[in-house]
Amino acid sequence: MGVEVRVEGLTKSFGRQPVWSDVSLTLPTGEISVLLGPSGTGKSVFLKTLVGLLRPDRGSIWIAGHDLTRLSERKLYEVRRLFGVLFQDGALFGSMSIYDNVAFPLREHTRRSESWIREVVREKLEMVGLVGAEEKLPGEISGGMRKRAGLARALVLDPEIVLFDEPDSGLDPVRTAYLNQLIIDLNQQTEATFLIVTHDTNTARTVPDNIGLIYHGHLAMFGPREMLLSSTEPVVRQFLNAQRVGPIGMAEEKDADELRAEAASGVELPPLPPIPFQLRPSNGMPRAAEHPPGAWCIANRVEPPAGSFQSAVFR
Ligand SMILES: Nc1ncnc2c1ncn2[C@@H]1O[C@H](COP(=O)(O)OP(=O)(O)OP(=O)(O)O)[C@@H](O)[C@H]1O
Repeated sequence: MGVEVRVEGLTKSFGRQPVWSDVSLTLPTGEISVLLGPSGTGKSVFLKTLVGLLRPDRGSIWIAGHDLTRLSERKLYEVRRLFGVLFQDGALFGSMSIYDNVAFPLREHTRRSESWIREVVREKLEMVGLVGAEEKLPGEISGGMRKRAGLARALVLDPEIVLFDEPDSGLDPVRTAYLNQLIIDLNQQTEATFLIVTHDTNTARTVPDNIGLIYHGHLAMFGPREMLLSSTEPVVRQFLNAQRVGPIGMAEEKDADELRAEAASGVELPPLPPIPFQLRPSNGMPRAAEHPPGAWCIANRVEPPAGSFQSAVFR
């Protein structure tokens, strides 16, 4: 059914190298959130910290009444069962068939019979459209199929929270579009809480209910998709619109001189593009966590960019 994840004042460093500090956000129950940020800003570290694979220096992660950062290893192992994680490369075992890869968490974490396991594996492979590929090895299927197999494995224990680390990396735009639709459909079916790390601004603009942006060691902003897509905050605007103009430079951030030179040269960020419709489930039924288009803008008296919510193309 999905659970809320509440992060408070989370700070992480490796030795003397700070990654991010004082990150606070709430992933609402059953909603899809996307986390963006320039390369190396610690998005994967954030996912690993959420799932308890890395310990933060400070702060709390509240899930179902537990602060994950304070749990013993044994209790943490139990709470980790709430999570399904799709790692960047699918993280499949190369010498195991797709069937055995997907069955692996069930064999590890449950004492169920092989016939019960067969039912569940088949159901999850059906969900991701991989029936028929059971006997193949990961090396014998395409990158997109490997992602879907990784997704089936992430879902096999019926997680309440699903974390996706760059699900679209290495996929062509058409496969990315299919994967995005699959994510929306799976969210509708499972009602789990989803967090997706991605670099794909199209994914960020069309898939989530909420967007967050990590920049320069902090969470620059986190909130409803429409809030971020209508934001005039330079860093948010630059990132979501994939521009060179703005505070983000080639190597992390521009210094004051570069920003002054940019301002003096008269180059400006283009106007905000229209906010597209959010992707809808392919069966035409709404998701439980869905918000009507424009609802946040109306409730907050924010004028969305011209042309927003107008075209039904690509829905
Ligand atoms: N186990 C670790 N030990 C030491 N440093 C680490 C470790 N894991 C990550 N880092 C460092 O933390 C920083 C953030 O890494 P991370 O992979 O989370 O970035 P990212 O935002 O996910 O990047 P990308 O978008 O390129 O995937 C990097 O400087 C990385 O070298």
